[in-house]
Amino acid sequence: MEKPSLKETSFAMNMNSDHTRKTVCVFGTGDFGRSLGNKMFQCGYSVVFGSRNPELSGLHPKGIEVLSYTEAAQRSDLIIIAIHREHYNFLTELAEELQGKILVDISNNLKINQYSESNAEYLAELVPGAKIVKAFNTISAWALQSGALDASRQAFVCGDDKEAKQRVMDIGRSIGLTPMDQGSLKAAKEIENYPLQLFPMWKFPLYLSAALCVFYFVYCMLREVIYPYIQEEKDNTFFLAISIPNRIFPGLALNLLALVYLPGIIAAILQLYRGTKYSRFPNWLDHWMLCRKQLGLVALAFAFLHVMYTLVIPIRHYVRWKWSSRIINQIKNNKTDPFNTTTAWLSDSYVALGILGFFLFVLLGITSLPSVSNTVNWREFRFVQSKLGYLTLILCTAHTLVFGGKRFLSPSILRWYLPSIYVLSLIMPCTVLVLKFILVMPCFDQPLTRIRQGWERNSKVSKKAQLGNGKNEV
Ligand SMILES: NC(=O)C1=CN([C@@H]2O[C@H](COP(=O)(O)OP(=O)(O)OC[C@H]3O[C@@H](n4cnc5c(N)ncnc54)[C@H](OP(=O)(O)O)[C@@H]3O)[C@@H](O)[C@H]2O)C=CC1
Ligand SMILES: [Cu+2]
Repeated sequence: MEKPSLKETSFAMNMNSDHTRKTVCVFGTGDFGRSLGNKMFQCGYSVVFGSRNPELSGLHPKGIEVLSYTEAAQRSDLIIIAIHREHYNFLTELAEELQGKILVDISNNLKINQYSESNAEYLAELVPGAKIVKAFNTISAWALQSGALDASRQAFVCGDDKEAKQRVMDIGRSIGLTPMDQGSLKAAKEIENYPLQLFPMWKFPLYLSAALCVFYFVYCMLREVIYPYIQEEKDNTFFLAISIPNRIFPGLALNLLALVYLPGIIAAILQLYRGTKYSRFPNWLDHWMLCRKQLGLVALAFAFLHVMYTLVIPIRHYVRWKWSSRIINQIKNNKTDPFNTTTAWLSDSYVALGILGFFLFVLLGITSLPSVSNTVNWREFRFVQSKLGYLTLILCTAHTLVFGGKRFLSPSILRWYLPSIYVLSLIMPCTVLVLKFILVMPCFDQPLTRIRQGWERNSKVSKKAQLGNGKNEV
């Protein structure tokens, strides 16, 4: 989050001392109007409320006046409209009092794109002579009252009149917010939609993992429960509790982790193909790139579940029964299974790869937290997220490969032509790793690095520059 610089703060303080004497008017004595009015009052502004029933709203501290809308409007040249859009129409009657004044629209809607024009633009239409500024709609009345502003200090502001916008931003600063100028009133729509979005960056990762989850579940049901039931009349339904989740979760974790690195590879291929970094990526790729962190965190959650499900394996009845029946069989047949070093190696290394992979995975998750990533510089962050990320992907893929071992290749594991779920989960990570391996080869890496530094294959300017460089080098 951006902190105002020392210069900005002292500038703001100078401006504030000018405005302390100034009166701010708030229309509407509802939750938000009251919270905002009280906050501004505490911060040294003198505040006048406009209300339909001035006598009824006696809940204000001494020093705050509640007047009729018309009277209140005459007291100040800056009016905050803390009223729902649906009730704006009475403002047309006040058009004369509101001429040339700054009207701050703080309203929100219930749905994204509920009206064709933004509330602020609607207000501008109703009161054509006023200077409209959109602000503070992303702040909640509760946060203003309780002071719990930490997560939501940013207040987006937009408007066509520069000076009016500056005044509103100064008020924002003095009540402890961080105003962010978003440009002209055309940005109001976006600002109004902002608080209505529910975890926008989490939507895609969550939908994707839900879809993959369903697919994996149906697949495992077919192979592990329905097939044995039809072919051997075996009741494997208890697999639903632990065995099947412990196949779905590692598969999801591995694939989602691979999907964190896939968009970067697609972007690199696109840049190589186009020979420039200056043409825009398609929207879906942009969006995918933006939610990589969330994708990675969902993957980490599944990896965590996989670890927990794996730890309980020794106490499962089914597993204990399998072990003891194997021993009893050996006794009955008077034959001991010889110790197999290869098997021991495979089993130990698959566990070790899993542990290391999970450890790096957790490290990746921790470094993506804002409080940690703020303490490292950009290069360090890139190093951790990219190099360490690929190492994690390699370890986790190897973990799955070693687990499958030779079994993956034997045709006997096919059931109704369906391979084991592990084989399926390996397709995506292996593809990503192979593509990455190809891209780091010098014949691709060098042009890519140049493109990322601004070189363009089809641009005359950069060709000339290149020729010039070549001569210099000679
Ligand atoms: N509550 C919050 O956390 C946030 C609210 N907002 C926005 O602030 C605005 C006000 O919200 P909030 O304070 O919660 O709403 P309330 O319903 O609590 O308050 C609305 C106020 O509008 C005034 N009003 C004027 N004309 C009418 C009318 N015809 N019918 C009803 N009320 C009228 C009333 O004040 P009076 O009786 O004095 O005339 C009323 O108290 C909304 O646009 C909302 O989107 C934005 C961000 C956060
Ligand atoms: Cu595992």
